[in-house]
Amino acid sequence: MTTLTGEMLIGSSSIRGSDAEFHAVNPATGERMEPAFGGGTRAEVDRACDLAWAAFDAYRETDAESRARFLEAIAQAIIDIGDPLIERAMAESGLPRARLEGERARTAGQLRLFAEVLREGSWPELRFDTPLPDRKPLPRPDLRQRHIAVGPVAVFGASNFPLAFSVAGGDTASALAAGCPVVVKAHPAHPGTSELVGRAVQAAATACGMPEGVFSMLVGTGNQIGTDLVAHRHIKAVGFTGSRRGGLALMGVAAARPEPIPVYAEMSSVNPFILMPGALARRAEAIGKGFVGSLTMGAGQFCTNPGLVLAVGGDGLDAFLAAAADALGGVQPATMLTPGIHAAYTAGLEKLAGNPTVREVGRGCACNGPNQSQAALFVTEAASFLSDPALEEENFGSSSLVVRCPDLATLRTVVEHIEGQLTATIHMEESDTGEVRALLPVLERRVGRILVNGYPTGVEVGHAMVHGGPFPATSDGRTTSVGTLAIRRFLRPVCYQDLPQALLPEALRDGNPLKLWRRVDGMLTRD
Ligand SMILES: NC(=O)c1ccc[n+]([C@@H]2O[C@H](COP(=O)([O-])OP(=O)(O)OC[C@H]3O[C@@H](n4cnc5c(N)ncnc54)[C@H](O)[C@@H]3O)[C@@H](O)[C@H]2O)c1
Ligand SMILES: O=CCCC(=O)C(=O)O
Repeated sequence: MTTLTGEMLIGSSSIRGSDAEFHAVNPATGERMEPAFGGGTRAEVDRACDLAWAAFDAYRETDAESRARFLEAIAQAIIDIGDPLIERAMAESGLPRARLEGERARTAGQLRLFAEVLREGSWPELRFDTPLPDRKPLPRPDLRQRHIAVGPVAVFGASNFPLAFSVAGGDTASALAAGCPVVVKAHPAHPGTSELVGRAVQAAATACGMPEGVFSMLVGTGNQIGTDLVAHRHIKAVGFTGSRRGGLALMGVAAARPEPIPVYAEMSSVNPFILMPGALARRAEAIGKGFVGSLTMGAGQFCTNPGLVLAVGGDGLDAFLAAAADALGGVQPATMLTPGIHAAYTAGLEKLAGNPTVREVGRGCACNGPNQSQAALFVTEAASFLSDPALEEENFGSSSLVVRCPDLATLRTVVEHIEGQLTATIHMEESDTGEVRALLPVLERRVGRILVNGYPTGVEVGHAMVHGGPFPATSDGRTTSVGTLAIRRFLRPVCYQDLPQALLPEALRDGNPLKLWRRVDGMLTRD
């Protein structure tokens, strides 16, 4: 088992930072955990980024099989850490064992999925316009295009998924798959978990013969180290999951650089949960119970948490509310990830409860320990919601607000009114089809994923998934941070015009020596 040292991982070296020391805190007990971690300074940021840049050309030209094996080696090395990883992550996050064991499997699965993407071979999106030397009035040149890695990527680990969205999470997996070296800024809430996973990545890089600098992990509290990382000239893109404030701040840093770069930030979402009349008439109680399960999953600390419910008032909505209140009554308090997240949730709850236009529907069992959250459900009228921006704010945790609408036209108005979201869920029956068809174009403009008769928490890691959405859900609504399309964020097209064969990348040479998918004069072929 790896003994934690509190060091940063800079290329193949372990280096103790000379900035302020910090410890992980067990949110369930308030206990300070060993060891102390030495915060990184600008010097370590420079070292990690310089190594990443030095590794970049060699790493991006590694063949697909070598990179696939590297990703698979990372996955296996994480699994091989064994129970010490789960135990440390439990202590640092307050999340239960079953959740973290599932998240470890998801993390390994993401890495292995990108290995499959590399081997399948269509990810460089190769395109050819064959030359037309006799075309009049001008001949067409020989044009060939491939996508190449953008350069070293900075990844910010997320607090709420200490494995699947952290040091070796989806941002790291997709960046490494693209051919980009990665410099991770570990989340200060789970530094031990981060060191264990970081050392697994570091060991895999060495075992697979990857160039030093392909991976580094920095640690530190405060904002300076992350700011320095995003501002570094060798960093060419950023992956971030966290607060809107943090994401916007880093977007500002990136935009102010002499060479601005993209920040792919997943920041906030209340994930509207829309109850159509037909669904309420047939299964209001069942939806109410299922909704509470989704609302309270992971102490509500999912970015896909259904924080907003929209429905037309009536017996059906009343039955949903009664069933949800009843289900809430059995929900035990849950430990939140950090004292800061707990304080923000508690303040948000008090703000909602204190709003004169809001009525409480029900609450979970009362808290009985540090950093615990009590689930809660509130209701307000559509007119109040539309006139009070405070009611649109995400309260990160297990609380939700039901907006009661007088009619479906008002429900559509509310959907038009809300900001960009990660998801929208519609519960409907066949009798609701016409009204839902009218809603779809509005939802398409507002969200990254539309669900019918399901629950938004629980993102499937696959080829068709979109875990993204229009601003402010994310910084760029054209992308996803989960699923194989995530690799696109870290690739850019290059066109090669009239190059001699000997100078062309192997993937673009005549005869398709790598047998990759190609689009030749508009037609897909593998010949
Ligand atoms: N969208 C999501 O999925 C999601 C996930 C976790 C937390 N959150 C939200 O974020 C709040 C705080 O939780 P958190 O600590 O995970 O998120 P955070 O944004 O505070 O921190 C995330 C990471 O970014 C760094 N960071 C944040 N602001 C920065 C800045 N201005 N400059 C440089 N680095 C910066 C932090 O050090 C950390 O490593 C939560 O209460 C919740 O509202 C959202
Ligand atoms: O918290 C952000 C990601 C949510 C997720 O991955 C899930 O709902 O499974």
